[in-house]
Amino acid sequence: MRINLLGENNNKANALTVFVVTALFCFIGGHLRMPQELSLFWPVNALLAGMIVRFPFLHRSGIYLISYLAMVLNDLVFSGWASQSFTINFANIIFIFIVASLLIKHSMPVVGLRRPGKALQIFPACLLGSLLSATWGTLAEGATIGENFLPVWSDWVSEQFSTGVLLLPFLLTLPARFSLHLSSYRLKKLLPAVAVMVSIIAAALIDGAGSLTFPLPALIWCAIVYPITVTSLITLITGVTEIVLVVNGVMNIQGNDELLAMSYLVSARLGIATVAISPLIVAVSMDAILQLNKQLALRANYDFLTRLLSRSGMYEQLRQMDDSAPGNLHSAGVMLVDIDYFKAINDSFGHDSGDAVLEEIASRMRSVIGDQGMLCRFGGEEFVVVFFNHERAALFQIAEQIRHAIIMRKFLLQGNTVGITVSIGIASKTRPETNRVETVNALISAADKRLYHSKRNGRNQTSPLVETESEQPL
Ligand SMILES: Nc1nc2c(ncn2[C@@H]2O[C@H](COP(=O)(O)OP(=O)(O)OP(=O)(O)O)[C@@H](O)[C@H]2O)c(=O)[nH]1
Repeated sequence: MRINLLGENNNKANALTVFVVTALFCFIGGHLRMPQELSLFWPVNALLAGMIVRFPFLHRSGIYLISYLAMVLNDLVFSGWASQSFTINFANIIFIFIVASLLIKHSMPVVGLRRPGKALQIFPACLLGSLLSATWGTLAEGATIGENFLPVWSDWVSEQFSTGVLLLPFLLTLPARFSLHLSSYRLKKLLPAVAVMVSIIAAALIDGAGSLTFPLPALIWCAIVYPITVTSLITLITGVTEIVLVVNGVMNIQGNDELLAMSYLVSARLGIATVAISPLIVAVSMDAILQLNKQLALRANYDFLTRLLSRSGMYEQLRQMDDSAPGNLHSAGVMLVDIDYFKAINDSFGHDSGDAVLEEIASRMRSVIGDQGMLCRFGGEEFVVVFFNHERAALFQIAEQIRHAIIMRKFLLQGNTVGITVSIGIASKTRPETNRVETVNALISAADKRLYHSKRNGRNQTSPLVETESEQPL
């Protein structure tokens, strides 16, 4: 049996769940309270804000009212606060409302934040939420400006802000169905998490002003290696651990530690070093990602074997030319070059030899064509050369130069000297009316017919579009 704790049209279940969650976490938060001070952690605000962002149908005044009543009730029963609980708890609602409104407004997906860019919006949302909530909370506590306002206010801000920033990324990136495949986490993959633990231990031993930042590089390492949810969880645990260690005096940020007495400067220097190395790690990772992007783009637009333009790369360039200089065409020509009996080369000398032939033919074609035309490996053993504003006779001449460049020097395949030939079909059109992409498409079909003509007539020859059919292809 499946019980739905929350549902878009299930107002009773929603109200009950929000009430129980608020009361439970207020109770927990209350028991983390330090004497005379605010809570060590006050998770309920971030928790409710996270729930509302993930289930935006909870973003309703009724739900905020129920949450507020649960907070007040908890304080009346457990804290012994009377009228103050009505005013102070309004500060919590301010935080929840502001954070939820801002994050929902930025249209985060209901199933969680998958993109880190979205996760970064948590920071300003929590900052604004904690500033406004702290202002109300401090006044509600009876602090007066000019006297004790600033210390109380800064306590509120830091408590709300740190809990929000630590908890929300985890809550909002948690997948709807959570299944962690432990087997896929090999030992090597645990290293970043181990590094975080070691850095926390080092921070607790060394102490001093810099110690809080020690886990930073290890946390960035986690961010590079682990999914965003796991990183958020490790960050949450690290933050909570550090606060607990500081509160209990295990991590002494003033630096006067008896266990391992070190100069405060040592800690500060180490802290500065960890801060300094962190942006560098991010920069190196970003650089690697950019390089990878470039390689992927190149891979799509260029043929890996011959390093010529691929079919998609050719169309991409044609599109760019159409965009930058539309309609500016005097004439267009296409040459289709196909290696003769290439299957026999593969069969006789192996696929590697076939690849070597493709590379060599591409290189010879490149040296004949230079920058006169756009050379592309169209697929298999077929090449396309596109020319703009070339005379028909010039195209035939270039085709014949290509054919001769291939016959002239024989190929050495596995110790055998092999003569290889190509067949060529040409089509051209003066003053085409359509754009380059459409013009080239039509010319390729026409050139293909001429190529078939070359093959049928015995191969190793060039067949241009004859004058009488010259206007047919477009
Ligand atoms: N080595 C190698 N072979 C390829 C590559 N791409 C396609 N081929 C092979 O090229 C051959 C093309 O064969 P066919 O289309 O029958 O053409 P052909 O043998 O050249 O015959 P004709 O074109 O009629 O002269 C096939 O055997 C493909 O496997 C490649 O990248 N490397």
